[in-house]
Amino acid sequence: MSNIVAIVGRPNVGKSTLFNRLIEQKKAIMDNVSGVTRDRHYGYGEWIGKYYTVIDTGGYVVGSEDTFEGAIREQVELAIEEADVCLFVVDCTTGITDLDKDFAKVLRKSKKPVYIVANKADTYEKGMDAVEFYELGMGDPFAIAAESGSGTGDLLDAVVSHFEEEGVENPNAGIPKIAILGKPNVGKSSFLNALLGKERSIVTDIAGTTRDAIDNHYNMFGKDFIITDTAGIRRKAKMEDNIEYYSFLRTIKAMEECDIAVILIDATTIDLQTGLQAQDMNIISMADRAKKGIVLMINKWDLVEKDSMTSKRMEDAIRQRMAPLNYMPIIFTSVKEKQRIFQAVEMILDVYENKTKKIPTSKLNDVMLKVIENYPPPAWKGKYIKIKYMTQLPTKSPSFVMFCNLPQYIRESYERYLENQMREHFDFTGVPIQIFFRQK
Ligand SMILES: Nc1nc2c(ncn2[C@@H]2O[C@H](COP(=O)(O)OP(=O)(O)OP(=O)(O)O)[C@@H](O)[C@H]2O)c(=O)[nH]1
Ligand SMILES: Nc1nc2c(ncn2[C@@H]2O[C@H](COP(=O)(O)OP(=O)(O)OP(=O)(O)O)[C@@H](O)[C@H]2O)c(=O)[nH]1
Repeated sequence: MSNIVAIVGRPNVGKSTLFNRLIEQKKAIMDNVSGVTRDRHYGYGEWIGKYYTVIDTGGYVVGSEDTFEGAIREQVELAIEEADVCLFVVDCTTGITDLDKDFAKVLRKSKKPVYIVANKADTYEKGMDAVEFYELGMGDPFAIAAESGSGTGDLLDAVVSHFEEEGVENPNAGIPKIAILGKPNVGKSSFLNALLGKERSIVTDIAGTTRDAIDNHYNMFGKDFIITDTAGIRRKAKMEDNIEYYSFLRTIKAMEECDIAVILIDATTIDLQTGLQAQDMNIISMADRAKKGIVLMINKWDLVEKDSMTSKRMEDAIRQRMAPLNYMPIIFTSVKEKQRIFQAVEMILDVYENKTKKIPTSKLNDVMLKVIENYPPPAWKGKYIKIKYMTQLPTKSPSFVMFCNLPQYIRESYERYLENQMREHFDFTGVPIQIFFRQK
């Protein structure tokens, strides 16, 4: 079970406006790195302590009033397949259109929850018009105005009622879930197959209940882990026209479900001057924002002409490009020649350890208060800033809260310094960490 909301509907009803409402607008560090564009199609949001991913199908659903039903069906079916809740947006100011009816026809067959969202209900009177959409036969419409946010609270209450709380008991809790990600043709399937080879011992095959993907449950080095199959090979043949859209959905789904994202990059595409390509950077940035553990696996190493310095130079180029995100380990592999595959698995499991470890409060304070004493936060407008103590929060990925007198005056450069110090003293290789400042 993952927490994915898909927004569907005909053009111009307000899907992207709703999308922006539902996602956190906080700027991620990664957005400042050149070559990464904020994707308008997915984002993360939170409502009363539940976290979710939102997909806006907007740009993908080819948009004109004469779109024929088949095209809609394919796009919508894909979204439904990957999502857990669907928001079907319609427009109060226009009422039901033929295209809305086409969408409804497809959506009614969905076994997943679908909510009708009657947007542009800017006034109470307009909201009353929303009753018209009962006619679509999909239950009570939620009258909202995405632009002002009115009505979105009730909608979100309904949406998150389908989502699990963090830490809800499930039989696979505590077992690392690994997603193998990367651009087409980098060797994802080959890596999976290499792991499926003679060394593996499958414990169980757990078939997904609502889709055809199978989570592969392994034991290696005496440790259990699950590899989420994201290769999507099974459906590929069928999806010829839509591979980009489909692989986008799969990546989001896999990302949402995993603990560790193993991102494969084709070594032959790495430039010693410019490092990684934009598409690789986007996947990495997505994993960082989703607070996943990350391992960069530079594959097809056998094809690179190299001397003893090549890997060092390549790693430097990558790290330079990734800065300030340089916490992920990098391994050079050849899946084809079975080079360093098991080291890669060990690395993945180490990152999982780092992601799940809890540092005792006393140890944290012993180390970090000394660090802070040696280099305290610079005063701001003549005000002296004092960090008093800190503790780790019980979250799925490491986050810490530091209590201080004037949290609002802690500058980003100092935050960065603290993060680097944390990483120096405690091993968080491969793991995004967050530090929050609270008043005390
Ligand atoms: N009055 C009013 N207008 C809105 C509201 N929400 C969105 N709009 C307007 O509706 C228009 C379309 O909004 P978008 O969010 O771009 O619609 P979309 O469904 O993503 O459109 P496509 O990208 O074409 O699929 C814009 O001009 C918005 O300003 C609302 O709550 N009230
Ligand atoms: N030389 C070399 N070729 C490799 C290596 N790993 C994979 N390949 C080849 O690269 C091609 C693509 O490999 P796949 O495993 O299908 O790649 P993929 O990432 O799953 O590709 P998509 O399914 O299209 O996303 C195949 O021809 C593989 O044999 C490697 O380490 N070295």
